[in-house]
Amino acid sequence: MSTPVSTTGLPPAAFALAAHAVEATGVGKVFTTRAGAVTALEDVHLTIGAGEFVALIGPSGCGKSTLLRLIADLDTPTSGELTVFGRSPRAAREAQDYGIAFQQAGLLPWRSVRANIELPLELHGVGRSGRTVRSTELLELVGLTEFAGHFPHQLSGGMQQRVAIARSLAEQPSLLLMDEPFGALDEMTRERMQTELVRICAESRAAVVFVTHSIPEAVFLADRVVVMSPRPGRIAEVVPITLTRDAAGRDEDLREDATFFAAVTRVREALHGDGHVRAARGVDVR
Ligand SMILES: Nc1ncnc2c1ncn2[C@@H]1O[C@H](COP(=O)(O)OP(=O)(O)OP(=O)(O)O)[C@@H](O)[C@H]1O
Repeated sequence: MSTPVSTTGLPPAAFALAAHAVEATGVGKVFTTRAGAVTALEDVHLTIGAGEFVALIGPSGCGKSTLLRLIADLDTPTSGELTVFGRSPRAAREAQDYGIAFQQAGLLPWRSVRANIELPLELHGVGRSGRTVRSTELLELVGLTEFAGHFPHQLSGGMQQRVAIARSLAEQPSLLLMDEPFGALDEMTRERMQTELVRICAESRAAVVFVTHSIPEAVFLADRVVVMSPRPGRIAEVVPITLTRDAAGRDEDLREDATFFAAVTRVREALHGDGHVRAARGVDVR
């Protein structure tokens, strides 16, 4: 089998057409700690379309990772309703509707690059030849064909992150959940990875929810930037990004473009400008 299908029986891309990627209605999350209740999220309303790239930005502790974890079914909301492709996050996870990539690449050191990429396929019973076909495609997609037989410790941080992204795409998810995946990279590698991610998303047509502290990163990548307010995290503003794209996504020249700077300013104002976010600590506005 060369093309994994979701357990719904529908190819993920076809299922993605059937519903919004994410729909949050009045979502709240309260953590109970020994020091008392911590309200991480309050009354979050957000709809993310199939194939849409949404960046979440906001001060440290405003609940960005919590929202991502709720979507990923790594935790559950305490109020409101959350659906992923029209069903519960649990059902979406079981149907392998999404892939996850976090700040740490989280590769298994004893497995080769190819074997790391193939791991989700192996866990879900895809046969050897199907796995080989898919991992070959993905190695090419992330530009690591020549490193298929290498082990994680033989790769740079950026290359490890590309392996993690390839692994998250292995099952052709309709939704990618990314929590500061480039946070630990140097600035040059980070910009290269952003350009590659835009290209990869244009090709895979997955929706993406991308948590970042960097305004330029959010603007370069996203169709919409969701600006969150300090705890309890709410959506302060949603900034649409209308930068020119060609079929392959966005290119490097865009970073020098006046429309890019205007969008960066717009997001910065949303973070600082209207009193929703007074102390935007932890947000990189460079
Ligand atoms: N498991 C938990 N138990 C108790 N409190 C938690 C838990 N997870 C998160 N929190 C609290 O919820 C709030 C939101 O945390 P979260 O990690 O979602 O923020 P964030 O916006 O991703 O922050 P950062 O930008 O610093 O990564 C914080 O006050 C945090 O302390």
